[in-house]
Amino acid sequence: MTTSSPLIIALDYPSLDAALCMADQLDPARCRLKVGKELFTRSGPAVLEALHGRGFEVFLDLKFHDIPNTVAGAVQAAAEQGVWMVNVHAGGGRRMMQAAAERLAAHRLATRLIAVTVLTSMDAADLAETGIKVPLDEQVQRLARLARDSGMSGVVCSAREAGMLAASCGADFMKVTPGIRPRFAAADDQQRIMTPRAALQAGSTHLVVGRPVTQAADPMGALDAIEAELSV
Ligand SMILES: O=C(O)c1cc(=O)[nH]c(=O)n1[C@@H]1O[C@H](COP(=O)(O)O)[C@@H](O)[C@H]1O
Repeated sequence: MTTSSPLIIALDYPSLDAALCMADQLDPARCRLKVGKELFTRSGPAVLEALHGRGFEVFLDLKFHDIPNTVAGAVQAAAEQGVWMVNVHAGGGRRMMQAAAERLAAHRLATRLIAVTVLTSMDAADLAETGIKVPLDEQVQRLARLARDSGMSGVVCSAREAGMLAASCGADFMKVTPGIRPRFAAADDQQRIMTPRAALQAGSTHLVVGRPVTQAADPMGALDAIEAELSV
């Protein structure tokens, strides 16, 4: 089932059972689901099958970052399992992203392919420590343009950069934004955060929400509150 909701719920759980327990409370008409490194490393492709069987579209978030041939093969493997979207790190460069996009096209695989710019857990000081001394916004802009020119359908960025990227890369270029924090939630390890409503208004096309829902005392209540905020 496809949904018009911008919400992607991150199933960051340590077991297939825990992830499916949450998925069974959710509705594929109301959100998509994200499977990340922890869950996929524990469960393998079984989780994708289980979520697809329940009617969900799945974003497989494994953030591939390797030589072009390896990443192209990994992206193909993900797409052949029917996932809605998969991601790579834009820092892997043009040839890596192009190889991945070309591999999907050669096999007529419709899975969306996006690239992570600068992780939402990082601030300018973190970036500087890795040797990137330009302003954080500039680095996000540079990587987003490179991703677009390398055939990506969009990027992962923080909602704080979504407006800037809508201007430079177009409204249709996907801006998938984690670091979403409703007012009732803690920031946790995220640095560049925004509320759901502000993120959508800023130009995010999809909002990735994990702990504010999955770790809430009442996850469905938290999701209802986020949806209510978005529909105001
Ligand atoms: O690619 C991602 O999904 C991602 C990129 C990024 O820059 N920041 C980021 O938080 N994420 C993922 O988005 C989710 C955010 O979860 P919460 O911080 O719990 O809402 C996690 O699963 C992260 O792995």
